[in-house]
Amino acid sequence: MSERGVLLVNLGSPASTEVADVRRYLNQFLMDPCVVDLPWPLRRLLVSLILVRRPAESAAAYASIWWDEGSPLVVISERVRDQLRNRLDMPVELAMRYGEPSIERGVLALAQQGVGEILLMHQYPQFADSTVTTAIREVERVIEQHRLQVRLTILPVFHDRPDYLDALADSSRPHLEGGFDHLLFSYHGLPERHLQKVDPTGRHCLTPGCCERPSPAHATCYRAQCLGGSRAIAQRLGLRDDQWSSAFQSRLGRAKWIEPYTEAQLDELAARGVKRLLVMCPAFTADCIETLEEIGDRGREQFINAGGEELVLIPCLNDQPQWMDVLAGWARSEPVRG
Ligand SMILES: C=CC1=C(C)c2cc3[nH]c(cc4nc(cc5[nH]c(cc1n2)c(C)c5CCC(=O)O)C(CCC(=O)O)=C4C)c(C)c3C=C
Ligand SMILES: [Fe+2]
Ligand SMILES: [Fe+2]
Repeated sequence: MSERGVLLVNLGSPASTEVADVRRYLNQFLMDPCVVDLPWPLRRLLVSLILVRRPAESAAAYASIWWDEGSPLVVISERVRDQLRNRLDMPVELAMRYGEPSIERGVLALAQQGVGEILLMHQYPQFADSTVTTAIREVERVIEQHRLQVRLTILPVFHDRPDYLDALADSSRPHLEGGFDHLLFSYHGLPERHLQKVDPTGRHCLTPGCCERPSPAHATCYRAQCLGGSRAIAQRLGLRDDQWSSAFQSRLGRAKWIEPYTEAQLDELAARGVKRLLVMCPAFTADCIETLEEIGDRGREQFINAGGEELVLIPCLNDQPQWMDVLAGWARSEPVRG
């Protein structure tokens, strides 16, 4: 029996595009204190307000990108799990932080296969409490609740691992060869408050130029990790500084989120005369509603209405063989911790 088992974790999707299922999913997601980080009564109030209109709007958006087999994020993640099973001589289970298959189900399935160590292979390149910390907490909760005798090793965030950056650069090269005016790196956004909360230096990590300078704060600075990733990929692609930029999408609510916002950047690039725009979303390893609908549909329409001619969405790494080899290599060689 294998000592190590892999728990592949991503965010998760609603069970279907029915409004009731989307409401259940959004409630589970947004009531997570790592996501909406307010005291319970305020969080309950705010999320209840969001749940008045958002489920119907999101259900329509999900319906526009849903596949026959289900949610793209979940279907792609199942393909990744199957590819890893083919490559690895150890158990591999898939789990979603919200919705199904749950983390509880995945951890128990690994325990039943007799593994002594679980490698939590979350699929988040950059650190955020709302993604990485909450997944770790849920795995720890399940291990404790069921008194499982397993060690937990956590894959560190991989925004700067050369093999991840190479896979992204290699997968985008064919799109660049078709000709382009600009490459936009669009990352999922985050409330600025979330950056300040996890800054170990206790200072505001948003002073001008901060994220371009080395700092101990950047071990947990989502913004620095995103901006550093863009630069590393642009260097691999041999781009000049005026040929690429970074922005942050998917803002929710009224709080200030990390800027610049992708929506504003799309208008600005069109106004600057960019006609053929490539967009890459390196915070997502699998295509999902945020890439396919927000960028591929709404973003494209916005860019063209603003005067652009073409927006090409570069697919995420998904289950591309080069990326599958990288993940399998990490599963074999990641040192045991914990
Ligand atoms: C890539 C990392 C992600 C971070 C950081 C993140 C933070 C974050 N997200 C919300 C709110 C929503 N996100 C939604 C979808 C969604 N988010 C991520 C990833 C990150 N989120 C993914 C992969 C997805 C796609 C899920 C899918 O089924 O395809 C949604 C749901 C969709 C919608 O209604 O728009 C919400 C809501 C917050 C508030 C937040 C940080 C505080
Ligand atoms: Fe999100
Ligand atoms: Fe910073």
